[in-house]
Amino acid sequence: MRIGVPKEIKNHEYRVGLTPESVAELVANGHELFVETQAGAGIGAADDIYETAGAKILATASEVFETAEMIVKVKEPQAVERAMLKPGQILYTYLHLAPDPEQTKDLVDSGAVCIAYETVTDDQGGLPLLKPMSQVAGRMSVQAGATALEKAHGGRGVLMGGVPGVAPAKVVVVGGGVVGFNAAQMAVGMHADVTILDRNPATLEKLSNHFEASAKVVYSTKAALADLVAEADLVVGAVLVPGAAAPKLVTRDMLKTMQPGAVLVDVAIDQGGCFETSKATTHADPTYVVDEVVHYCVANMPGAVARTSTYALNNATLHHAVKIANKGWKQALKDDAHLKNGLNVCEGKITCEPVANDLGYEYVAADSFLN
Ligand SMILES: NC(=O)C1=CN([C@@H]2O[C@H](COP(=O)(O)OP(=O)(O)OC[C@H]3O[C@@H](n4cnc5c(N)ncnc54)[C@H](O)[C@@H]3O)[C@@H](O)[C@H]2O)C=CC1
Ligand SMILES: CC(=O)C(=O)O
Ligand SMILES: [Mg+2]
Repeated sequence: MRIGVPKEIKNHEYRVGLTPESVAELVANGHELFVETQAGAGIGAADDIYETAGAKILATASEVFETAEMIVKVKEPQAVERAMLKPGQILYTYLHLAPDPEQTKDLVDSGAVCIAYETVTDDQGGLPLLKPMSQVAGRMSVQAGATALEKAHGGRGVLMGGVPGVAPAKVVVVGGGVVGFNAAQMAVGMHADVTILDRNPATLEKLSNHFEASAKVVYSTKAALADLVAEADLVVGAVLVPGAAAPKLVTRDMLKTMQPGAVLVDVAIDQGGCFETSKATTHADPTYVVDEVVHYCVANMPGAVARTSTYALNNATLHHAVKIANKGWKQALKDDAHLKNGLNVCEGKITCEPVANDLGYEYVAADSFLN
């Protein structure tokens, strides 16, 4: 199969879809690799390293899209990239369609076969292709929050761990999955006063057993959240309903009860955000203020630590890329129900039920394309 890797073009996005090592693995499986010039610059992988791995370097993204049968990316295709997709072409990347009607319409119109990393599942009920970036973003959320709490960044001037004789910051983590767990780990490590909310009893038990007395674990109700948010210095938004737009758990009314200079970090912004006042921001201009509360809502947080993130992402995505390339997408999806769950858009139809429901499209099961 001819496989293409364009350079990422989202704001301050330095990750790349395939590392040189992943390129070499696909080449060893008999495939042809086409990489846009400078695609790996953000992880320190120059064109000659990709050439040594067996790739051909192309000068422009349009040549990559024109040549490849499968495009491997990191972030959702931007409008200029969507315009280059072709009917039947495979797109393998994060999509986050539910909060993004424009992207969804363009992908439907393209006729491409779009497999979203974030809805591929595993036997444990997890999302293994989202997990590595959630680990990164969860850990980063506390760094970002700690920085935003500094006065010079608009915050209320609170140090995460306090000092002997002065109380630490109160950190509230909403959602105790991968992002929430990693955020809590970092906040506990900084000696903050940490509370995690979730509504899945098994998750609450796991968190409670893991953190013991170092973090409080609370069942998530509107009332519990309202009480905790009013007292918080930092709130991390980390909920997910897979495939669907995030529920708006922290309302504008709750925001008004918060302390001036408190900080919200909405990691769930890629699914639309779980705070009513969230809107996506960029690494170039990551924060804004509503009702004296600082909001950090960067939708591609792991892009800032591109080396760590690209290798962690490839560890999870490569084996499916190899299967798709070796077998073709239909056979690969037939053979693997978890990969099949990644199919979001196929030849003009929406094949992810939460996306269809949230955006008012007809839902067509992936199976109907696999005969
Ligand atoms: N902004 C960024 O750069 C990045 C964003 N993300 C996003 O972070 C979000 C979280 O991802 P993961 O932690 O991997 O998901 P996850 O599925 O591991 O965890 C989500 C948790 O939210 C909980 N939850 C759902 N509804 C809830 C409610 N009403 N109250 C409390 N908890 C609730 C679930 O029980 C689950 O434990 C996703 O939207 C993901 O796409 C992930 C990586 C990077
Ligand atoms: C998951 C996601 O949105 C990211 O890694 O940028
Ligand atoms: Mg206020």
